[in-house]
Amino acid sequence: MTGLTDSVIQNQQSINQVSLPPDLEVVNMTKRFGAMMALDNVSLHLKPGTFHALLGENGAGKSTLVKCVMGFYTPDKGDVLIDKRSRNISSPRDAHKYGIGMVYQHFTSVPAMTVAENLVLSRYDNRNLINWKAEYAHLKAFMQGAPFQVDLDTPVMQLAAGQKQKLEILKQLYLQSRILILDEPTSVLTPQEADEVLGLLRNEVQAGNLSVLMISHKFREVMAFVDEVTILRKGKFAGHGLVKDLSLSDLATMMLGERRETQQLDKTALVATTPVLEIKNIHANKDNGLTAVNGVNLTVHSGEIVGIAGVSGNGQRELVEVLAGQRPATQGQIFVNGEIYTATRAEMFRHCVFALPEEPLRNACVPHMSVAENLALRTFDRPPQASCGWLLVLKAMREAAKDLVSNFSIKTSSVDAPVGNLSGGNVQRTVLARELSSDRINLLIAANPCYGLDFGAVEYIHTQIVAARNRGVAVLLVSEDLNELLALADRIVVISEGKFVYESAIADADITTIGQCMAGH
Ligand SMILES: Nc1ncnc2c1ncn2[C@@H]1O[C@H](COP(=O)(O)OP(=O)(O)OP(=O)(O)O)[C@@H](O)[C@H]1O
Repeated sequence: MTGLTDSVIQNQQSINQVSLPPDLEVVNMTKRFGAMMALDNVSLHLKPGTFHALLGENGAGKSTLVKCVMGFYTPDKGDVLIDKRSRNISSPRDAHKYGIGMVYQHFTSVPAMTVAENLVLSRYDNRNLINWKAEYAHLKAFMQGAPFQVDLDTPVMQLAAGQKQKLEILKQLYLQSRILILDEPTSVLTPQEADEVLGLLRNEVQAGNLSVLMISHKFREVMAFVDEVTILRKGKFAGHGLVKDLSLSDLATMMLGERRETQQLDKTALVATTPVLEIKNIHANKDNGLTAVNGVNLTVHSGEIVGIAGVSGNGQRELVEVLAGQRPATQGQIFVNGEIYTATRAEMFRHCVFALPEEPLRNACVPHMSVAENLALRTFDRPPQASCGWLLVLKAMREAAKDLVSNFSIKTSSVDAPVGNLSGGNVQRTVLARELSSDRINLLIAANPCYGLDFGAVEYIHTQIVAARNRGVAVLLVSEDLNELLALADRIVVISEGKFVYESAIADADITTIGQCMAGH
């Protein structure tokens, strides 16, 4: 028991009558993808009844390690020990036998099915006949006793990102997993939701019901909820320790291998600006036909960042989709540079509009196409990447991609690798590189642009957004991270139930009122 925090020792003493979750050890694990060494001889120990974080930059090997534990990947070398015995885990079903369940970075629920159907479907017992009456009663009882609730009858496609994430965690609790592996579980949650979810999981850990291994990029959450950390750097073990003994700067140094000063965001003073984006009485529906955006009006000027704050599921996703040409408005008009704008590809090109939507692998990439092809989605039909208007110049496309990969530090084995093979953070970087690299941006629409990015990348993206704004770009920044909005925006509006219910210059913004408006009061 050496090395456990005092609270963990007390925790273990107080729950020693309860059967603790299994002890999990990863020993000398190595995994290659072709020439890419994703994991190199890494070990990790998740002690029973502890909350452990796995940290590292984008592409450090965190997801690969946990996918090897889950039997999703077969490691080239190394062992998984459960209660000190080597086990053969060659599928998530095997992992489940040992009480290990995982919540992945990308949602795994079936969009067209309800929450109840998804929960039943997640089970491994594969019954041919389902007694829905009995199942439903069981599910209701489960949901009442669960740390958080999601409506059983709602189809998953109608859930906001935060609710989908809660459902992913609920699935594992429903499956009675004792070791929960979470891949960035709070990326799509508001700070309040994140604290709520992590607090509830921490209670389960303290009660001896669960051990948690969490991949995270959020130091604040690590400091507040976690007992121990293991840190990876470029596929190798880079450090381990108790959170109580480590500072933020220690964590950053272990991740990067060097000390680094944080960058300042230097916003130039706002000058006289012209309207770039004008949203007039826009209405839009959810996928189920119900109202998502209910008559919003907003103007974003050149050289200005307007932030939209809101709890996920209040219409911001649909509004961004309207602006990005992915959903029709049912009423109202949008103007860009004074001209009617319906977000066609031609209009976006003419007005230099760029968009970073939520869940970029789903909404802004073609996963089986290469990094180079994905980076060229905006430019492939124009010189120098096309000649005679239709002949693709693959060499030019690859050369442009190589520059972007280098400038935006995208970690990929080559520009020819499918973008779906990249780590989550590097998919995000790929989309950002494509959308932010043009020298003729006029309007940037960004939804949760730092989702899944490591702290260095977040700093980099924030600097890029502010630099764009300082150059005169109009920026509409939708974020569920209030701190991000307070740091970057010049003006903030709050969206609640599809309406803008608060607006203020950032200097006059009242955080308590914003919180109340976000909560629908
Ligand atoms: N299926 C795969 N095929 C090829 N390469 C892969 C595959 N999965 C991961 N990689 C590569 O292995 C490396 C480690 O990726 P991994 O997803 O484990 O990183 P990570 O630390 O989880 O990053 P992030 O914080 O961005 O999610 C990356 O360079 C990635 O491109």
